[in-house]
Amino acid sequence: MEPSPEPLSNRQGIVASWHGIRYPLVLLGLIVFVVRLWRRSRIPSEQRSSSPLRQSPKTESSPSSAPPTSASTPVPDENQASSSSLPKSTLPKSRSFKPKVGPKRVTGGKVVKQQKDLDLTATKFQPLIFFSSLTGTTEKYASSFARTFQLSLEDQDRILQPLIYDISYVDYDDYFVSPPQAPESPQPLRYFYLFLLPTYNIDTVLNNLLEHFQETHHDFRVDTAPLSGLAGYSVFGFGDREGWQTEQEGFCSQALEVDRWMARLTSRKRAFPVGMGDVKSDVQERFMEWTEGVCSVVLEIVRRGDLGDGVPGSGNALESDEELDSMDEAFEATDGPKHRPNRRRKRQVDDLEDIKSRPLSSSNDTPLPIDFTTSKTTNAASPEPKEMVSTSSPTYAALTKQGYTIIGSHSGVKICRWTKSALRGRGSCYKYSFYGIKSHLCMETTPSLSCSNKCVFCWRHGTNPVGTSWRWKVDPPDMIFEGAKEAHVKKIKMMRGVPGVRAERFQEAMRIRHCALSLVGEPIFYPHINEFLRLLHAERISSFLVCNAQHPEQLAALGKVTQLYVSIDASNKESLRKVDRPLHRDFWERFLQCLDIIRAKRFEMRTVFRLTLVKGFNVEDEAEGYAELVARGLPCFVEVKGVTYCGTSSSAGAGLTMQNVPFYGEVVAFVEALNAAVGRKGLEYGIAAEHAHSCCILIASKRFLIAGKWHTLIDYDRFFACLESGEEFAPEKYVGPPTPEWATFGHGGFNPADERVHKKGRHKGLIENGSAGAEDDKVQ
Ligand SMILES: Cc1cc2nc3c(=O)[nH]c(=O)nc-3n(C[C@H](O)[C@H](O)[C@H](O)COP(=O)(O)O)c2cc1C
Ligand code: SF4
Repeated sequence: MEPSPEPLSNRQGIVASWHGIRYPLVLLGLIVFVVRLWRRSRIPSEQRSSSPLRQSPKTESSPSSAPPTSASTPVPDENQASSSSLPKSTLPKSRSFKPKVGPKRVTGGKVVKQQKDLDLTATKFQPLIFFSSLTGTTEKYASSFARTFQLSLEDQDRILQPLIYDISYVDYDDYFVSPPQAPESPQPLRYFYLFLLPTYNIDTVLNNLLEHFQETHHDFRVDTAPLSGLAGYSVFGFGDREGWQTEQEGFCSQALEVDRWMARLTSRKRAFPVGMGDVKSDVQERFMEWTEGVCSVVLEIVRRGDLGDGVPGSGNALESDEELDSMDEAFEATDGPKHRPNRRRKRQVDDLEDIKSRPLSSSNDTPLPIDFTTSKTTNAASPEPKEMVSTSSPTYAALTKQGYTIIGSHSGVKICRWTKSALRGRGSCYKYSFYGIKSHLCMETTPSLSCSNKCVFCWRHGTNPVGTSWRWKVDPPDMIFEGAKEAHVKKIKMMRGVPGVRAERFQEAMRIRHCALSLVGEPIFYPHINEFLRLLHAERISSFLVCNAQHPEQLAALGKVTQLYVSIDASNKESLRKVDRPLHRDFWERFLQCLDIIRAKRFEMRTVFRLTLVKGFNVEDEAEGYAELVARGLPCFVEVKGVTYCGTSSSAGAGLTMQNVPFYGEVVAFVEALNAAVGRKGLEYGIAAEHAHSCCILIASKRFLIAGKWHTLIDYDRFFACLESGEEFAPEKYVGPPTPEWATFGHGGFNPADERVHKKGRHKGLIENGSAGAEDDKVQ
């Protein structure tokens, strides 16, 4: 239906009224517009930027809309609150914003791909220092840090002058939703974030920042790792131990939280472990260490263009032991073979006798020991000796997959789980409780991956070569030594991104202080073992050497070591055959000869019997037999340890199960029986120390019971001083202070200064057996 035409008089009335009011209306609109503009110009820009808009800034010259405090900013008066002391010019300028079309998606992850294609030698690096401070302490450190940083790296033209930002004035959207947009330049620019943060259990700006991290991470429009384009980050926390003694109680808790969130948001770009300092005691020392570490890492990043060997930290905001496992995987990935071993090829070098004698129960996947003595591939006509473990061999592939780094052709290094644990402040191995070895300073290595036994409990997974005599190419000792140190330090560096790694321990770990020559294989098999020991000692690295009591000639010729072990895996011939499965026919005679040599050496160096208890193999009714052996060898110490069950090892093929792992109570009962049996022989021994966590107990000769106190610790400096004097000296010369009370028998052996971590769920069986974490160096 057509609309009825409006009456003319009506339309004329409306037009006439419009003409009457149009000028006042336009004038009113103009007045409102001008008033709004005027009011807007009077509102401080930081208030305006609190709008919830998510938008990456677009700036011409600075990465930020909040101009930074320069490195040369004068340090404010201590009594002034930092925020009020900052000059007005540090306030951010107003941001221009464009209307958004649809939901915004910040694609921080993609930046990395673009960055990867960049010319790394041309890339410049911009360090950004973020701090917050209520009473000024952190601000002072931030300023001095910027100066130190700049001075240390001023010859590096690719590292720009650091910029300092007070977090209170920073627009989070500019820095913490995606990396700042770099200014247009032919040279690409990457940012490196450094956070200096106090912790407050009251509401501060850090609560907002942490909330922002959480929101960004959970914002479905934003990539889960939007800051992955950063070159790296690191955090230092300031706290007060007087009020908040441990991290659980809140010491530096906000710095730790920022560190964890940054790990997530950057997809594991932690370049250096979080540092923490107590403002009332060690803050200067801790801060200096951290600064040094950060400077060296930044240099490395500039040199390489990326974080390099550092295994990126876990993005998990919650601490968990899975992180360690993922570290293990990372090690394997780095050191592991480029390709998987060819199965057909593996069969060619497997020992035929082993295949025949393999128990039916063993799975087809269980790797077999490789016996070079009977290998059909040995070429008798070849004048050149073969390599023990060539890079193309299945043995190489198997060992590297397990995390070993192979040095040359017959040596190996692996970082043990206790070293990782100690780096995270979670306790060292039993050797700390008994002998004062800090696990994060300890390198575990062997110059001979080959061994002459196939012990049922060996955790080498049956993959290392075995043989009765050395028939391979020999690598020079200095090459092994340098290679081992390099590989060890590289593995330590890979820990720098792991959550919980303590900055000060990480730094300390760069200097190796101890060497456990007890990985797989038989170290005294190596023809130049004495020269290798000399190299260790020349750098004041202590030597704990474990041998399998099968090589009396080499044992007799062995030079001085800090502590010499022989593995005593059984008390009689039959039991030894069953447990060690030795290759030598005269294994028992060799074993007894070695005990006599140990007896002769007991006044030259500290000697130790290492007993590994395997229920059903070498425990029951054997205490008397072991006491006989103690009487023969008269060792300084007897270490008794419950076997560690490593499910996938060849030990499974030997019928070993969790049932063979003794409970700690059973180890205690055995040790008490052995101690009593030794006493009945009129020998002066006693139970000195324990480390229940590793299921390990120490019996000691009363030579080390001084003034009624056990003295099992070692004075390492004294050891080296004696050695360097060139004079003969006995173990009594390098006895350390008394064994700490917490380590003595009956007190558990866990260092109260370390953090105790109880694993949940996994490995429950091992914990119940008291053997959790008992993975340790070779137990032959
Ligand atoms: C009210 C208050 C609460 C604090 N809470 C903690 C805390 O929970 N954990 C901690 O380690 N330190 C805490 N501290 C100590 C501060 O982190 C420490 O003094 C720091 O150096 C302060 O840095 P600032 O001077 O830069 O603000 C607190 C201090 C105050 C005054
Ligand atoms: S378990 Fe062995 S290698 Fe590991 S820290 Fe202790 S002594 Fe060193």
